[in-house]
Amino acid sequence: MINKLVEKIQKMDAPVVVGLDPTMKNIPDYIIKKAIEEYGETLEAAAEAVWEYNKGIVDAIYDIVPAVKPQIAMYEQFGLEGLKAFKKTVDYCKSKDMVVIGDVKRGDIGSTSESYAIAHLGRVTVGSKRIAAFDEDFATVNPYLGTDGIKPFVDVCREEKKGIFVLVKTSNPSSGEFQDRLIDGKPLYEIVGEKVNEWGSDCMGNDYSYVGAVVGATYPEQGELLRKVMPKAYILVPGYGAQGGKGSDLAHFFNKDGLGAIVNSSRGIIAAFKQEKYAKFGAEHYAEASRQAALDMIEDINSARK
Ligand SMILES: O=C(O)c1cc(=O)[nH]c(=O)n1[C@@H]1O[C@H](COP(=O)(O)O)[C@@H](O)[C@H]1O
Repeated sequence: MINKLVEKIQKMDAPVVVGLDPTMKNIPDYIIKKAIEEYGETLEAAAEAVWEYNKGIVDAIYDIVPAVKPQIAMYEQFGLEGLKAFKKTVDYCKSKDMVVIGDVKRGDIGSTSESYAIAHLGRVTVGSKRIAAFDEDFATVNPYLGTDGIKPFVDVCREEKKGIFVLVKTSNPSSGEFQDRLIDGKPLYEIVGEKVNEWGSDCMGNDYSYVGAVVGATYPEQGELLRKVMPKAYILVPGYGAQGGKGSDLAHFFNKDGLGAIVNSSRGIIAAFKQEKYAKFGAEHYAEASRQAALDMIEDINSARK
């Protein structure tokens, strides 16, 4: 999958992933109204609205954006109906040949991580069959439990040729509380970055490893250092747009080959119609606003990396 991701980024000349993070606040009213007319004020209606909204965005961007990153919390808030909308979204994006990064941020003791890895990247055994449940291409993983929380993901990745992005330096304001703490003179995020190298060293694609890292766009200096610490890890870079990250901050997240990073924007793309810049599209044309915002983002990032 890492090879497919790199190829798609190169072909589309777009190191960008759109975060499918739907909330009731961001879905246009006409979509919610229609779902409520059909299903009443229920979780089914919410899930239907989420699905309609996502489908509109995916149809508008799949030919210019290589990957999507649905964040599972946005679906879980609607319970089982929301999870069905998550799965429907994953399947639909894959049918459009998009790479799907399941933003699930899992990680636990080894035996539990194994089940998380099977759920999102692998196949579960039922009788004589092995069945893929959520079946994303990549998953985000929390490394706080150490190597035995990560290894089951790496094993499944090797078997299924899929990948993970390990949280190394997150984009949020409090990320330094633990991640910047010095241990023997080194910040914790650097130590985790070195571990990402180690975990990924024996599962390489053509040029990049199946084991990638998450480093926030809001921390460009740390991004520059981590790029050097993990030369073979693809970096998923959230924090662009709504959290303040800009293209000009991101040049050093890329390797000299112009590859090595993929930048995420969620609200900045999927709720573009709410921004003054794209207001002319109107809520009915929210998907076209998203396409325009994605095109603008691609241009902004490319001007920084080239
Ligand atoms: O793993 C992530 O994707 C992630 C890591 C991180 O450090 N910061 C971060 O914002 N994210 C996710 O990236 C998305 C950012 O959303 P926007 O701020 O709307 O672009 C959300 O789905 C977050 O959960």
